Amino acid sequence: MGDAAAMSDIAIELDDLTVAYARHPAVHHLSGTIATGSLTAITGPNGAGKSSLLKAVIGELRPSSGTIRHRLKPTDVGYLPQAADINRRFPISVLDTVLLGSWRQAGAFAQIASPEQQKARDALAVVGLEGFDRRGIGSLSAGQFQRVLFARLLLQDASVILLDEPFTAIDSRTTRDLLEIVAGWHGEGRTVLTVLHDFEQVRAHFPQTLLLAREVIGWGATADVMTTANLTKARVMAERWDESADICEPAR
Ligand SMILES: Nc1ncnc2c1ncn2[C@@H]1O[C@H](COP(=O)(O)OP(=O)(O)OP(=O)(O)O)[C@@H](O)[C@H]1O
Repeated sequence: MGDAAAMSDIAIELDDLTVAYARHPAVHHLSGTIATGSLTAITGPNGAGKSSLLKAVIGELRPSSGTIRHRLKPTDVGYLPQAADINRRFPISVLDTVLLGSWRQAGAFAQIASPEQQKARDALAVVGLEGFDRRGIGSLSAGQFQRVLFARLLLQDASVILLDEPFTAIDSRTTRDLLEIVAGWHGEGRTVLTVLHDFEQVRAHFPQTLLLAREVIGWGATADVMTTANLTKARVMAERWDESADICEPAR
């Protein structure tokens, strides 16, 4: 098999990736591959480097060392940041927020044709927000706003979707509805990577898991990775973290 064929089975390849802030490592010496069409949970303690890893994959953070290989154009990647990173005071309607999904494809100042507006309304209906088009995003509940962001991802139609803690502070009904959309993306052959804290959600809905504690603790089939021994190891490593440690301090 040639390199090109091999790469099409692999959506993203990490080779000895280290991501650091002012030389303090958030992700340390991570190597592995994300298969095309896989559905992967990224889990681990607070400060484990999960968000930093997603930010490195979308190019918002530059690796300190190592490489991230993929053949994706920016429009091939849909990204849902953590809720805390999103400013909802921006005075923009629900419909225009969803249409941002196609602005990424059309170019920021292109006119959005009415078929796109119809698609945006259809996406709002899929996430259960029919008739919310004209509401300002600042007036929505946290769960409704998360549904809007999922509608935007539906419109973006990306082949790789990265979600950072999409169900934090979201009630069980909304979580169930959004998990169904995630399962739909997986069924369509898209590659989905989701940062999650809830181990039960990881076990129930995600076939693959990357358990991270700055270094990789386990990466593979969820049942093999989410063992008591691995979870204990991740917790113990988190308790020992020295926030001022420099990169390339030997792992204990
Ligand atoms: N902008 C930043 N500047 C400096 N340090 C940062 C920055 N962002 C993250 N860090 C540090 O990098 C480490 C990893 O953070 P990151 O947010 O990637 O972890 P996480 O696994 O997503 O955590 P959580 O579960 O709490 O969201 C932490 O020690 C954090 O303090």
